[in-house]
Amino acid sequence: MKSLLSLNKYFYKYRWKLLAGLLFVAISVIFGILPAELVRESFNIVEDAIAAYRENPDFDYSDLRNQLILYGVIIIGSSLLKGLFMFFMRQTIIVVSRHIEYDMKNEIYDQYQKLSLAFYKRNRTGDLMNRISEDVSRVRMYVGPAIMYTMNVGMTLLLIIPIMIYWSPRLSLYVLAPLPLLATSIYYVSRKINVKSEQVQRQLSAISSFVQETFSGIRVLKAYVREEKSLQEFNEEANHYFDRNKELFRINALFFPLMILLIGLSTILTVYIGGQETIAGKIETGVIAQFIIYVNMLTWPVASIGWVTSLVQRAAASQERINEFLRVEPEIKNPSEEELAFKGGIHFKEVSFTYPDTGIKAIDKLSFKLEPGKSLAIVGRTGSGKSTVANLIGRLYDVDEGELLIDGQDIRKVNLDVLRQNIGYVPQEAFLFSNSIGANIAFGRDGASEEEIIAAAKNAHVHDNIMDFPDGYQTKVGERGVTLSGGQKQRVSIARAIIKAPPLLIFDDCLSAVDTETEEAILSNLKKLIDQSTSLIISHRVSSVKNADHILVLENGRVIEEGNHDTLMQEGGYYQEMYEQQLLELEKGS
Ligand SMILES: Nc1ncnc2c1ncn2[C@@H]1O[C@H](COP(=O)(O)OP(=O)(O)OP(=O)(O)O)[C@@H](O)[C@H]1O
Repeated sequence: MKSLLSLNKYFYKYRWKLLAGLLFVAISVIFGILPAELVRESFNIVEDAIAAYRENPDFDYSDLRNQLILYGVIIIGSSLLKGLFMFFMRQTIIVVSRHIEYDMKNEIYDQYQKLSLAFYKRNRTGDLMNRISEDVSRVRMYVGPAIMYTMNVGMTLLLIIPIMIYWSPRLSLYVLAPLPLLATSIYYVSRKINVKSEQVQRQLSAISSFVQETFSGIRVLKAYVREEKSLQEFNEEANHYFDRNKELFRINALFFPLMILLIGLSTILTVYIGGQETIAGKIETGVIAQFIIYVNMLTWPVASIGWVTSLVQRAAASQERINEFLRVEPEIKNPSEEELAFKGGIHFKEVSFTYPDTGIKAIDKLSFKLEPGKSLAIVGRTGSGKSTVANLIGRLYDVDEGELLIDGQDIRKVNLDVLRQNIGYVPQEAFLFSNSIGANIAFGRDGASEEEIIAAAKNAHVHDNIMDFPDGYQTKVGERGVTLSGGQKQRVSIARAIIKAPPLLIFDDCLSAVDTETEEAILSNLKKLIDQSTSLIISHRVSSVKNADHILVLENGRVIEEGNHDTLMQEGGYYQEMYEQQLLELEKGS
């Protein structure tokens, strides 16, 4: 329950609206009580009229009729007003809960954005999504319906019980006695319903994940003719879902009969005990009718105590899960807001780095220097730590040992936003957002003009491909849009980086899906940009790196060879072997 205390800041923010909600609850309850009073009065005046008729058969009914019509009009009027104030009550309290839900989602999303890459590696995407959707919805049920029903039940009990005791303490005792039983049984039934609906929900997630994976991998599925098998697996999951739902509906079916039974019990007691009291002359007949209305008014709020308790328990568990993520301190924080003239000098001094989640030592006492304006290339076998070097320069992870200096300053002291703004990074796996191609390129820099987008696309050698699409730069990519080839995606991703014209360019094996000719063309287009900036080129191909000022050959996170193309070729090591092998493949291909 303590976890819910963190919501107090929101209650404080919307305190006036909540207070207005409380006022509307009270008014609507008062308009609910008024008809009961009038019904009692009506019974009494009718009873008096019957007695008067017995004494005098010429009794004039017109007064009675007028009075009953007046009561009827007042009863209808108060019911309308009760409805109106209930509408206001929902409009304030439920709308506040939606505001709080909105604020919470923003708070969680903001926190997600601050968290580092390692956090995303540790947690599954489904879990992150659940906390911002499912868990927030459950908490909203607490800030909305639970608070509203609690106010309602509190007000109803506070206003009705004294009136009931005033009219007949004995009858009140008998009528109210079954209500705690009602609240407790509803609590147990709702708890069971919640447990079952969670199982249904979990099974639904399992089905969704299964279907999503099947659709994403549909090409592989069809190629291996696994449709039949996939259908069988789907059927199994769907059967589980069906069984879980059956169990849920069995319990759900118990809910209303249980309520009706307990209301019936209270009504029978009212009539029975009320009858005894009337015969004994202790109460008027009208009080019985009044109490029956009260019983009906009290049942739902009292039943809601049980329901609300289970809502609060669920909300507390969800809020705890949300707080768990909100409490996570980002491992990588911006240490300073200080502006700096970024030049792009990089110095690795005996740097070691182990990935925290896998324990794999990707970089081992690595040292190298990249002077501003120069180009450095890194080659090496797969898994040798090349991309990790790029990750460390972008400070997606912090180094474990040694020092990484940016323009002579420890990277952990450099303004993180400035650092990242000055890097044009093209990752190994091109990622495009579900948006137009133009917007994907412009993502690199706010306010990029159309000419700049086209110029970047031309330099990345993708302009002609884009113009071949019917909608040109407006062509949508991603789901429901066109599917770009691997090479086209890589080039759009290059255009996105170069539109920034960044002082430091990092190309992480981003030309692997284009042929050598296109690669040559892109590299010659980019020559001017590469010459102007500091650049780090990671590649498997000698053709991409041979013009770099300095080349490092990595193995197991260490440098095994270094120099420029000519010196490395003379050394006769891994680099020369790689060069010759690639030359041979090229000759074989042509
Ligand atoms: N995010 C990560 N979490 C845990 N381990 C990782 C992560 N990324 C890479 N590794 C591991 O670190 C080692 C170095 O990986 P890295 O991606 O730097 O290699 P690479 O030289 O770029 O390989 P490739 O040429 O195949 O892209 C590998 O053993 C890899 O399994």
